[in-house]
Amino acid sequence: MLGTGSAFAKTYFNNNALFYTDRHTLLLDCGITALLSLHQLGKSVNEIDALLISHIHADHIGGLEELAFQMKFIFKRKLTLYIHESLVRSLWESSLKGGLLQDECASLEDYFDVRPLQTGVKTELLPGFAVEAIRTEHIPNKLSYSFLINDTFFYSADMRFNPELLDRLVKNGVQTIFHDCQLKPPGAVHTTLDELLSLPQSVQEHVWLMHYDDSKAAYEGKTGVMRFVEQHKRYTF
Ligand SMILES: Nc1ccn([C@@H]2O[C@@H]3COP(=O)(O)O[C@H]3[C@H]2O)c(=O)n1
Ligand SMILES: [Zn+2]
Ligand SMILES: [Zn+2]
Repeated sequence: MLGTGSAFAKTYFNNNALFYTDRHTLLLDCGITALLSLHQLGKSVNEIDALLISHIHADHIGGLEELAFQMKFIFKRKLTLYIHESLVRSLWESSLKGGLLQDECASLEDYFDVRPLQTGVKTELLPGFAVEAIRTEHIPNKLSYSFLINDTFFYSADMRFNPELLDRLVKNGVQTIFHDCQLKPPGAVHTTLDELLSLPQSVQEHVWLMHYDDSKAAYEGKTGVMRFVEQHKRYTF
C-alpha cells in the first residue's frame, strides 16, 4: 500500500496501491502524494508498467500530471492507463488538460496508452491480473468505480455502504475486501466503520479497512474481526 489515508489525512498518504504480479507492477490510483510515497519507498515511477484509476478526485488522480511529465520527458515512454470508458474524457478535459496541454501534446493519448474499461467486461490488464470495474455509489451524480480482481479480491476505492454487493461478492467466492472506512459518522460519501460493523460476521471476516483519517490509532481494537490495511506494507493473497 502506497498510502491508506483519507483525502484529508496528514499522517497517512493518499489511498493508492501497487499491485505486483510475477513480472509486472500496476499502480491503482495516483493521488497527490503517490510520487512522494514511491520516493520514500526507494522506488522510481519507471518501475510501473500500468495504471488503473477509480475516479476523479485529487487523492486518486492528483499525481497524474507529474507522472505524465516524468514518463514523457525523463523516461520517454507511455504508461498503459486503464480507466472506465465513462471517465476518459473528463480525466483530460476536467482535470489534466490544464497542466499537460502544450503544442505537441494535445490529448490524454499523447501521454498514456489509454485502454478504456467497460462495465461487465473482465479484462486482463497484465498477465494473471484480470479486473472487472464495478460502478459503485460515492458522490451523487459522479461516476466512480470499484474493482474486482481475479474474481477473489475486491478493492472498493471510494464508495458508500452497499451491503448487498459485499454479501454477493462473498457468496461468489471473494476472499478479501479492501474497503474504504470513515471512522467517524456521518459517512455521507464513504462507508462508515459503524456500517461495516453491521455486516454479518461471515462478511466482516473478509474485510480490511483503508482510506481512514488521522484518528485511526484510537480505533485499534474497536473494529471487530476487521483488520486495518497498513501503509508501506505488502500483502500477499
Ligand atoms: N459531496 C462531498 C464531496 C466531497 N467530500 C469530501 O471531499 C473528499 C474528496 O475525496 P474523497 O476521498 O472522495 O473524500 C471526500 C470527502 O471527504 C464530501 O464530504 N462530500
Ligand atoms: Zn478518496
Ligand atoms: Zn473520492
